[in-house]
Amino acid sequence: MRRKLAAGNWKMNGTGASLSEAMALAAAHPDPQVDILLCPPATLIDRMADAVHGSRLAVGGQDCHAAASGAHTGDISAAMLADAGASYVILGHSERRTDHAETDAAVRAKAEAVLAEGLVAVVCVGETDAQRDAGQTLAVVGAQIKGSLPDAGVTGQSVVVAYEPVWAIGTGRVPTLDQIAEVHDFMRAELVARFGDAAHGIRLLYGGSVKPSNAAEIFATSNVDGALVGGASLTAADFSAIIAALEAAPAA
Ligand SMILES: O=C[C@H](O)COP(=O)(O)O
Repeated sequence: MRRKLAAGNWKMNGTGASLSEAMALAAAHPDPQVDILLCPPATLIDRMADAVHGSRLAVGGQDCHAAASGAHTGDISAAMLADAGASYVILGHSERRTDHAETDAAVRAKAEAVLAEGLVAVVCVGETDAQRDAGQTLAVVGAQIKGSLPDAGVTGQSVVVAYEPVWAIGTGRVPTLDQIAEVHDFMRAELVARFGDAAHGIRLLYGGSVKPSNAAEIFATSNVDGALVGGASLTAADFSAIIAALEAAPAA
C-alpha cells in the first residue's frame, strides 16, 4: 500500500515571517495519516527544518544542481539541501523547464544526484495547453517520464512522480477527473513496464490548482496518491484542509 503524500511547493514565496504557517501546519497535524511535505525557497529550508523539528512535517528543496560541488554560482547541491534539513527535492517542475530551459536529461542527472544523496526525488511532468489540444498528452508525459527518471535506484521510497498539466498551474483550471485518471493510469503502466513491481510503490501526485474545494474528488481518482500544491500550500488553513481531504480519501 502506498502512503499518501501532501506536498506543498512555496515556489518563490516566503520569508522568515512565513515560518509561522509551517509551524501552524505542523501543530495542526501531530499524527497525520499521510506524509506531509513543505518545499520553501532555499533561503528558508534550514530555518523551516528547525522550526518544525520534532513534528511530522518534512521539508524539501525545489531544485538542485546535478554536481556535488564546484564552480556553479548560485546553485545548490543535493548534499547541501540534505545538510540544511531537506529530505525531498522537487525536480523538473515546468517552471524550471520553461524559465531555465531544463531538459529531461538535465532533470535525470539531478534525480541521480538526489538519489545518491539518499533524498526523495519528486519528478514533475505535464503537457502544455497546445500539446493537449494536439492530442499529445500521453506521448509528452511518457517521454518526460522516460527521459527524466534514472535507470537505477527508482523505488517507492526514492521517487515520487507529479503530474502537473502546465495549463492547470496557478490558473484555476483543472482537468476533468477522467483526464486525470487517464494520465495517472498511463503513468503507472509506464513505470511498471520499466521498473517492474517496485513501480507499484511509487506515489503519483496530481498538481495544478488543487484547492480545499476540489481536493476530495481529485483524491478519489484512480492512481492519485496525493497532490503537489502551489498557491494553496502557502497558508496553513488551506493546506491543512487539503491534508484532511487526503487523509479521508480511499486507500491506494
Ligand atoms: O508545484 C505546484 C504546482 O505548480 C501547482 O501550483 P498551483 O497549486 O498554484 O496551481
